[in-house]
Amino acid sequence: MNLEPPVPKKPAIFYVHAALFDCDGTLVNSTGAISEFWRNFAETRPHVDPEEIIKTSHGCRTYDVIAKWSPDDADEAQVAEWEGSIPDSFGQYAKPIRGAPELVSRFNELSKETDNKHQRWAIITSGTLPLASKWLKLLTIEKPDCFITAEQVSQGKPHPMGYLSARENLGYDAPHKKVVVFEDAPAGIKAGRDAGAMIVGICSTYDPEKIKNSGADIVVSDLSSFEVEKYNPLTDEFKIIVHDYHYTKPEYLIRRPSIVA
Ligand SMILES: O=P(O)(O)OC[C@@H](O)CO
Repeated sequence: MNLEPPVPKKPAIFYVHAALFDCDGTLVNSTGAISEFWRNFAETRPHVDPEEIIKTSHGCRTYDVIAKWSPDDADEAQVAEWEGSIPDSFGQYAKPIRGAPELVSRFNELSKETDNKHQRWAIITSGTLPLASKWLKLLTIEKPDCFITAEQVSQGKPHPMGYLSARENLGYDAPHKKVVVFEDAPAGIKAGRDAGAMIVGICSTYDPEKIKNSGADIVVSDLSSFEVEKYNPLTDEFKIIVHDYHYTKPEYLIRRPSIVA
């Protein structure tokens, strides 16, 4: 029997100017609630296979999914109303992702130490405003200044439009500026990558292999092992330490010289 204590992992460390968060699956585990919505939707629509939608549509706008599988129902106002009722009807199936409210509030606090005191975090979701607002209430997270919901983009994830406009909104759209996207869905990971961000993939919906193969740089179970150590006014960056992860690209294990770290 091997009685050696497990060797602790070397933390992954990265530096960014700003953090962009997806909502469903990243801040709130809403898969159960959204799955119930699709099953309910399909009850009166025999042409709709809810299990196929649940398997393939995570992270995509509900309007886009309905337009594909049930075009007669593709009415934006109606879809927003249906989505907004999910937390009321099926909210008992949703719960916060571990560490999410704490990580977001840490970014909020540290933003106040930056030169212009602008928020350095944003939410970019394929959910509509009524849905996403109710999830934030459940999480007790205040709406960020940059809160991009389904209605505000003409192309939803996997298109990078939402993430690109968040970068622009926060003032970090130049290609050499570093932002991190927190995502759980392959569609969102692709959107984040195509917006030039590094990706932290959360395994709330899919397994680590799938998240890594979708293009995540670091793969974690949830957000509970993140430490935003400090804001560095010389580099205008936040130092983020990830203590526990399934996978990290090796570059995040290499330490910076202490003069800039
Ligand atoms: O993962 P996000 O982008 O928050 O999308 C949620 C959306 O699929 C809800 O209908």
